[in-house]
Amino acid sequence: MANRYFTVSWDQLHRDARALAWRLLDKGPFQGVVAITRGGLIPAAIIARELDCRVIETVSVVTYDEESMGKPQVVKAPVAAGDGTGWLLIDDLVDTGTTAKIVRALLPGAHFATIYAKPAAKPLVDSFVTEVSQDTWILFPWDTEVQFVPPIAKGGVTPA
Ligand SMILES: O=P(O)(O)OC[C@H]1O[C@H](OP(=O)(O)OP(=O)(O)O)[C@H](O)[C@@H]1O
Ligand code: HPA
Ligand SMILES: [Mg+2]
Repeated sequence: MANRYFTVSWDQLHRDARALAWRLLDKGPFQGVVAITRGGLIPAAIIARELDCRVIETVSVVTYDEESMGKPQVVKAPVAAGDGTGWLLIDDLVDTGTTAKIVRALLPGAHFATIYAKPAAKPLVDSFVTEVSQDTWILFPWDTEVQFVPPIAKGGVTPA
């Protein structure tokens, strides 16, 4: 369970995605990028632009929380990437590693990179930029909006 938040702005996301692209420069060239939808789409677009890569494939896995007892479902398999050799696989983050394990099994040859990584799944990633503790929930700009907060003296609370 998350007990803190790490808020990522569009600017920060762009900077961190570019930092990842720098790290990936000497791991390529890649014949294409596979984005893990949906969270990997925007990071993949930024990184593909920086690496001058125009071929983008997608893979989609829907995972369910423990309460629903459902099995993760691959709702869109990658078509063009073979076993992943020569391809760059991108997601926004790894957390428990459930998504990463499934996608790695589909594309064992790919170089797997994420912007953020939590400790439980760090060993599953080949490249990442920032480690975030397991109990921190990352708030991405596409999931949030800016809103008014009352002054501290009037009860405003700034999340840690
Ligand atoms: O390591 P895990 O515990 O599997 O969590 C990481 C995954 O969870 C989020 O995707 P989510 O399944 O919420 O779907 P989305 O990308 O469509 O938002 C995130 O984008 C990663 O893909
Ligand atoms: O920390 C997170 N933030 C957003 N989505 C996620 N999906 C798994 N972990 C996270
Ligand atoms: Mg995702």
